[in-house]
Amino acid sequence: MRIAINGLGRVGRQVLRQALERPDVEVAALNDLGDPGVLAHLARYDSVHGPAAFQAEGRDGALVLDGRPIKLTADPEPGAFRNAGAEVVLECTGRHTSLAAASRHLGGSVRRVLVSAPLAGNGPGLLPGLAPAAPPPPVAGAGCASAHALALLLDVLHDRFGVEAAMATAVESYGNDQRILDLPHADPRMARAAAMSMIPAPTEAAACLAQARPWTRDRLEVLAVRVPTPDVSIVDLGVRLAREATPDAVLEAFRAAARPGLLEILEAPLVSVDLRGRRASCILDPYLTRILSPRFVKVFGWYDNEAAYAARLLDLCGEASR
Ligand SMILES: NC(=O)c1ccc[n+]([C@@H]2O[C@H](COP(=O)([O-])OP(=O)(O)OC[C@H]3O[C@@H](n4cnc5c(N)ncnc54)[C@H](O)[C@@H]3O)[C@@H](O)[C@H]2O)c1
Repeated sequence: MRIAINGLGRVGRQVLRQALERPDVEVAALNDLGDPGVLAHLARYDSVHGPAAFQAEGRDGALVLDGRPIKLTADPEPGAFRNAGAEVVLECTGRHTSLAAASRHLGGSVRRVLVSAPLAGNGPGLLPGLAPAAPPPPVAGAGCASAHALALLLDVLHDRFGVEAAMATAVESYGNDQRILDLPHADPRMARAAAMSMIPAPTEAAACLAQARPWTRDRLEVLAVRVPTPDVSIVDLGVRLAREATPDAVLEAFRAAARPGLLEILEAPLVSVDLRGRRASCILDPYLTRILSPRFVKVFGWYDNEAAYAARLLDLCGEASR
């Protein structure tokens, strides 16, 4: 699978690092408005994930990784990859999230576009977990990282016990859509210093779930709070079940459904920093599972919102390229 990455930010660089490790993926081209030398430096050195295994240089219209040049352009508009031999574009700028804008990547060799966010206006969306029922659409959103974790938690609970109603809070690490110090932003809470406060934030997780798991429509509400950690998040999910459960039965259901690298069970009472770099989209925390009454359960799932999300993008674009 030949991919191109538009936007070499937190997500785009994780996709790049992981793509270089995967024999099934070839990175054909990159595009970002940043200075090539700075992009190379950030690809090599990462404050959260540490230094990369490769050397990186930006020169002659390329990002040169361990001596191998990958074409690098700085086009603000989608469409730069049509002649680059890429089949799938991973749209990771956070800027071109409408169906119309993302579709402008299509053409030439580009047959599919996967956006690293929910498509604006409830456009087609993919979430990990269930095999896609039909060939994926040419342009799709991959939802948000909290929706990935919630999808995996809800799938297990719904299959085993039935979910009547659910409310979740995603406790999310801060991101580059916030401010380092107070600075104007369309959302007054997102305008506040990201590393100083717990900040209630918008989330489209429930809308993503409603589309990818239609049974959750009108049964799920999700709120989000951004917290002063730079990576790794957790969802807190409270569910009213259709059938009675015990803590052991809940854990057993998750153990039976676990899939390494996608849905895992936390192996020790860890904290968020321990989970940096883990690529499972949901790591159930068995130490936090609670049952108030036989049909009222609470579960928590951890996820590295950068590393796991990037891993799923690569998985989903593999599915998208079939
Ligand atoms: N950071 C996360 O944990 C995370 C997880 C899941 C989804 N997402 C989503 O992924 C998207 C990107 O998030 P991020 O955290 O990587 O953002 P970021 O700000 O770190 O990176 C965005 C990158 O895109 C580049 N860019 C901006 N406009 C561009 C343009 N017109 N053309 C080409 N490049 C352009 C920027 O220079 C920057 O390098 C957002 O929609 C975000 O919601 C982020």
